[in-house]
Amino acid sequence: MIYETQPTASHYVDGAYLEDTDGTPIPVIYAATGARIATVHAATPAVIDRALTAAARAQSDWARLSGRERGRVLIRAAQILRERNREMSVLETFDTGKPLQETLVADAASAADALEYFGGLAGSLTGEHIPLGGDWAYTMREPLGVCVGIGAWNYPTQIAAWKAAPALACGNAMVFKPSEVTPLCALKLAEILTEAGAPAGLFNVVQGAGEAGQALISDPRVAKVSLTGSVPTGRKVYAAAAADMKHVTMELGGKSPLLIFEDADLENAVGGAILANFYSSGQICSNGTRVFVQKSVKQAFLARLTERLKGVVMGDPLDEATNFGPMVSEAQMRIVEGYIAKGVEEGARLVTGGKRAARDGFFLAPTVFADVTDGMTIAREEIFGPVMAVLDFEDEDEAVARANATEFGLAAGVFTRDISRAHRVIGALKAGTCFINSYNDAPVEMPFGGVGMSGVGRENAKAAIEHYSQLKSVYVRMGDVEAPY
Ligand SMILES: NC(=O)c1ccc[n+]([C@@H]2O[C@H](COP(=O)([O-])OP(=O)(O)OC[C@H]3O[C@@H](n4cnc5c(N)ncnc54)[C@H](O)[C@@H]3O)[C@@H](O)[C@H]2O)c1
Ligand SMILES: O=CCc1c[nH]cn1
Repeated sequence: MIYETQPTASHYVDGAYLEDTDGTPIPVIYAATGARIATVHAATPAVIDRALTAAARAQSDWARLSGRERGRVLIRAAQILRERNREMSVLETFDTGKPLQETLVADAASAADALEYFGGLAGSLTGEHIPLGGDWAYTMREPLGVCVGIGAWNYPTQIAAWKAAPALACGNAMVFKPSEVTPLCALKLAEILTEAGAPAGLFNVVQGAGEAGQALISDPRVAKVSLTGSVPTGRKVYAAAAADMKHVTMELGGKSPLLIFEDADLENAVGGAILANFYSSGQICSNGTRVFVQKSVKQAFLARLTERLKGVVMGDPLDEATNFGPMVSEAQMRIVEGYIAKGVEEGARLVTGGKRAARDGFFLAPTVFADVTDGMTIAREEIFGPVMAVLDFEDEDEAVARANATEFGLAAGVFTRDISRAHRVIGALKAGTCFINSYNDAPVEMPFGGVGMSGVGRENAKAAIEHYSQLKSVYVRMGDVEAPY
């Protein structure tokens, strides 16, 4: 037991914890030490069946409530999450290794924001009245049914809530499968939803890797799948869902550009580049990992960046003075080390970092490469670790063209004092989520998602409602029916 509020079993099904030790054991490793802190079991077919049966039953009753009644439960869950922010944050730190300094503000807090936001919206979900000159039509916004959420490991609480909150607000039920790397936090969210008044079966959590995910997606009781994960997984999940014409949301990876012009406020630009590459030790999908810096300010940018990186405090993630944690797993650390080696091999200049820290756990120093060129592996592939690639450019058109030369399109950012240029550049960049003189802000009121290979659909904001509901159109004739015979 790592913490007194640690979940008490592997799964949460039909309003209660559930164990089935026939499932393959999955070790839960604390990234800061490498120690095993818990073991969960992958869901057996019996567990998956129980979860889907419970969800289908709960959904039909839940959909009959008014939106305001549903919203009240979500808002109560948001309040409980906020009251328990510290214990949820500690659990998130154990699950991911992210520093408590971060988890206290970015994880359960964002989950609470989502539950509160969609709880507030639930009562206002309506259709429209369409006058047709005598006859008329109306639309009704209906839930999809049972939705499946599949999560990545970087933000386990936030990802579960960003999917559950709009799904439940619209009258759906959910079966959520966390990443096998971070199985703990979603279980606590399920517990809190029950405490807040969600009926048994409305939000279920089952563990497992890809096999469990595929079993959920291919079940005929499932109407929609929302995945947060990598592009290769997205292809498989999208294909499986398409076979039965299921709705999808795909929140996938990226290799996002951050453009820094010579007229930018340098201090803010350096701060933005730090947030775009090193927060959560670089394990954020929307990170601006291709940092295009205008040649005239490149030296000043690199000098100030190197200076500010001296402020990194790597250490025990539970110590609130620590601001830089480990990679989530040994496997992820090895992947990132492989990319660092590739960067050196392909001729990028290592400015700082590039090494493991001399301590237990999966710590890698924040790493900056300069003189990176577009063809290098570290400029093309998502690394998902603390590795910044700095590329230089001469002018705006060149920077935009090179920024867009990628199959991804999750996010993009620009730092400039020229307001016209800021909007012109953002208008030309192919990305779903953009930032001007900022980076990586993710308020729940703003739609979040990507274009191209980075995804389909949007999370958060009113936009998410479109992805968790469908319209029924009803034509109403006010007079007699005229038929030709
Ligand atoms: N766009 C976003 O909002 C967003 C947010 C966070 C992370 N990500 C992306 O997630 C990736 C990192 O997370 P990861 O390593 O956990 O990703 P991953 O693709 O390896 O796994 C994601 C989830 O999919 C499951 N899965 C794997 N194979 C599956 C299959 N065949 N069928 C069904 N489910 C399957 C995994 O068990 C896990 O729960 C990065 O690419 C990152 O950019 C995207
Ligand atoms: O990791 C992707 C989602 C996200 C972006 N910012 C915070 N969370």
